[in-house]
Amino acid sequence: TWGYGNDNGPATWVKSFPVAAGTRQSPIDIVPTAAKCDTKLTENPLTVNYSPEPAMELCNPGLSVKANIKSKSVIKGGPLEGEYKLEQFHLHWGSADKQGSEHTLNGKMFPAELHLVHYNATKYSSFGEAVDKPDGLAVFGIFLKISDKPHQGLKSLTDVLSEVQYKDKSINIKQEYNPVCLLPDNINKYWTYLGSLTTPPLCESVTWIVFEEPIEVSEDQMKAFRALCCGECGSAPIVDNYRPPLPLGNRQLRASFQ
Ligand SMILES: NS(=O)(=O)c1cccc(NC(=O)NCCCCO)c1
Ligand SMILES: [Zn+2]
Repeated sequence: TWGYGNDNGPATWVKSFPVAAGTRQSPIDIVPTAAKCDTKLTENPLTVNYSPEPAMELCNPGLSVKANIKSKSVIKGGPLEGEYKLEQFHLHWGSADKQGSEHTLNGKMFPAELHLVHYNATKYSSFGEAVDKPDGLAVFGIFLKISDKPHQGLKSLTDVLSEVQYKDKSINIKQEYNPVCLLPDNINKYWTYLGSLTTPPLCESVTWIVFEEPIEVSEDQMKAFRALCCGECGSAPIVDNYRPPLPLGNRQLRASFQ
């Protein structure tokens, strides 16, 4: 099956998933000077209405760590038509701080990138129905950068990652958790473009919203992600689970700010 190694990594995915060679693939390199500032985005601000998740499920599907959301947490506005419901969030990270993010900023990689995955609940009845529709999904991309202070919102997760160290392990976070704590302070500054899932099946169904402001995490929190395993005890660590950027091609990258 697909992965991030030499024999099954991003360069091989096109064999089983021909859309990998498509015209709206993700991630991309974000070049702010090439983005078009679109006043329609500022006139119709992005609004986030997340709710606390009681007993949030955190799992290790083998190639990342993922939190599944049951509560009604929704977003709308900005580039979106209709209401999109939060389905899950997960991350991509590197084996070292110099790499790990999927989107890059003027060619620069961040140590990690957080994805909050929403589906178009106005038009579709489930994530599964929405996942392969051109207006099916909206994903928030949030860059992580290193600071000497841990990220308090992520701390509830990084403190228990050892309990989902191995593939197919899952736990429930006891304390109720509101994913709004993961967002940067300023969500009015973002870039948006039409793209895809960054992992197989690579469906071209994502309206990407990548925030300019990173969230700050500690080196210890990065080490906790890097201690997660791809399989059972003794298997390789989950690291470098990122797809490198694809060409923007004919797409317009829009900015919500000057
Ligand atoms: N990385 S991402 O583009 O945000 C994204 C969002 C939602 C789903 C996916 N990919 C998948 O669900 N792939 C199915 C198999 C995943 C195995 O862990 C990727
Ligand atoms: Zn992702």
